[in-house]
Amino acid sequence: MASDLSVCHLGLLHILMKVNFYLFFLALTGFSLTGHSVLRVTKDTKPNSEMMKFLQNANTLLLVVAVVSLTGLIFLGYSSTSLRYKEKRFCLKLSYKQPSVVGPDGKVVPVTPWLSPIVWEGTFDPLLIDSIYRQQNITIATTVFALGKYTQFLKDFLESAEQNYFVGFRVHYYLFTDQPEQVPEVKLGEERQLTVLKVPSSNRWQEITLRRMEKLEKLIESRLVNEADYVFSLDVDTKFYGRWGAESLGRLIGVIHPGYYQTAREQFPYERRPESQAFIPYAEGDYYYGGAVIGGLVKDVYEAAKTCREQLDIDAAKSIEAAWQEESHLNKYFLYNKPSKVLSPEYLWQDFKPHTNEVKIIRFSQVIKNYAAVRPNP
Ligand SMILES: CC(=O)N[C@H]1[C@@H](OP(=O)(O)OP(=O)(O)OC[C@H]2O[C@@H](n3ccc(=O)[nH]c3=O)[C@H](O)[C@@H]2O)O[C@H](CO)[C@H](O)[C@@H]1O
Ligand SMILES: [Mn+2]
Repeated sequence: MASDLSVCHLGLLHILMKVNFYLFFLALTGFSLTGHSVLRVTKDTKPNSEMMKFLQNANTLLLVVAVVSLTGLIFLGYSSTSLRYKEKRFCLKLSYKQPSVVGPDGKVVPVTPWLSPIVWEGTFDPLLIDSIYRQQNITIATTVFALGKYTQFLKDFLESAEQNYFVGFRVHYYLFTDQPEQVPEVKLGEERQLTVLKVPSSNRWQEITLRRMEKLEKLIESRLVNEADYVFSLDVDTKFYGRWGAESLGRLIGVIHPGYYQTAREQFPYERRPESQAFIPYAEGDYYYGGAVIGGLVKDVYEAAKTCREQLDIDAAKSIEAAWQEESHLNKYFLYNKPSKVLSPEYLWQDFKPHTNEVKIIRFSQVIKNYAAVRPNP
């Protein structure tokens, strides 16, 4: 937004400078011509003739115009230099080439242009990385929402998590549901815990998914600050198929959406209406992040959830809902607050999507669902 403003100011300044320059040039020419005429008329006629007076007045006026436009030129020149400097500092940082996820040689890219790792199979040693974090005696809080018919996904989600997700670590699931009686009995591993939190449902799925930000924000405030080191918030209509361990830990974590990792950014389904707080212009954006995964240190996830909730509230007050609800706001947040680690689409796949060469292992995937049957509204 800052860049649009200053670019606009800079354009106006340039027009003003041009107008000033021509004015100065014309006034100076006029001044010298009238000055010359005054000298000639003085020789030929009486000093107080009408003609003489007119020429003298015009000469003085043109001098004043020339001086004013010269002062204007100096002022505008100074302003445009300082604006250009500001633009360099605050705006140009956002105009850069879209980073690629898979290189032209078909090889995966293991690092972002701001030097955050992109986690792919083969870029880390699972035993080593788990042993580093295990020494730190950390607790990983994991929030999951199962409202309405989505409780049917809980069994597979929890059972597959117990097999693959942070095995050997202290994991505390916080399960938000409107029907605690529907939560299945799942045998949890040692040092693993599940807390059920009852919340009201909604008759709009959009409201259910976007309200997760507020619930996450409040849960961090009331409990997680004291109960956990890291937190992940995950979609429930999912299953773990492979290891998901300490390689995914970091300050602020996002996942690249499996549907868009080879898409040009102008085709990302970001929110494109400037009235929304989630608005991202066509020339901006790094990756399209999936709303199904957000994680990191408790404090950093708190900032992200709080900011998204605030932006969602501003939009709601204007009766505007971003294209993909909280996912759109999360993408906006990540554009200006870059994740410190980015999970590759191995960490968010879709069961219906055929396997591709670059994704060697699928760790976590959205199961196939009948939208009409599971959601409360179309
Ligand atoms: C793969 C991926 O990135 N998915 C995102 C995508 O569509 P999805 O189609 O994956 O959204 P979704 O229907 O799975 O809803 C997201 C989550 O909200 C919860 N839920 C939703 C509806 C309901 O009736 N009950 C319920 O509990 C549940 O935890 C679910 O996993 O866009 C959504 C926002 O539009 C979310 O950002 C999802 O995370
Ligand atoms: Mn989902």
